[in-house]
Amino acid sequence: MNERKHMTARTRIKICGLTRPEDIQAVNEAKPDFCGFIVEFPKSRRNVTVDQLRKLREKLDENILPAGVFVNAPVELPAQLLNEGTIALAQLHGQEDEEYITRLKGMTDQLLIKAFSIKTEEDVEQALRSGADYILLDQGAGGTGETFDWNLVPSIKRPWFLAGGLGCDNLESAIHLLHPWAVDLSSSVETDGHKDPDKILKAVQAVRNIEEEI
Ligand SMILES: O=C(O)c1ccccc1N[C@@H]1O[C@H](COP(=O)(O)O)[C@@H](O)[C@H]1O
Repeated sequence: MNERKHMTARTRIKICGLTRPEDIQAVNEAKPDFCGFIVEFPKSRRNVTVDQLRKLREKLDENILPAGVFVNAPVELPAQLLNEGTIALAQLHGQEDEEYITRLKGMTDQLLIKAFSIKTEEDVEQALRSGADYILLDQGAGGTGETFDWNLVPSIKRPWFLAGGLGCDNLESAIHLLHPWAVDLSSSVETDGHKDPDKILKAVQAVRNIEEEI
């Protein structure tokens, strides 16, 4: 009998924009693969200072990898937080160029994610050329709660994060259509501007229940 073997992969999930001890408790219960902190970027309502980040991180479950999200920060800031082990990954969400990435890579062995705002095919092509370990495709400047035009996304052969307006209502279609290596959520798991433990749990469980055929 000619039996077709099906291989499945598990899509990873990151919950971003944690600011309070109760947010840490919520992710420790839901157990996403990654969580994220917006570091020293006061323009975001999800901003945390370095001191706040260090305190929050102390209570984080060791199986959840913490990412620091930076917007055009001095390169020394992510380098320091990566090398002291406060964060496991640095997500660069501003206009950091290849020179910045090369400099940061020279200062640390830890993993880098470069985020790109996707408006055109050229934006995707630029993202695919990135020297970062992971690329992240997002709608805009970050944390907008809005999706971008998914028709712009080709088949991507490197590990990548999909972000921008993802939530329980569109996670399954996004994963089946685009096959991201990981999904990244912030706005949809909030209520009244704060992280909502029930929404976080539902989103993580939704992703865990989606089996991706490879
Ligand atoms: O969330 C923010 O405030 C933020 C600020 C600056 C840079 C990035 C930011 N968040 C990133 O945005 C996406 C999630 O967006 P959404 O709210 O789910 O649409 C994610 O990559 C966050 O790291």
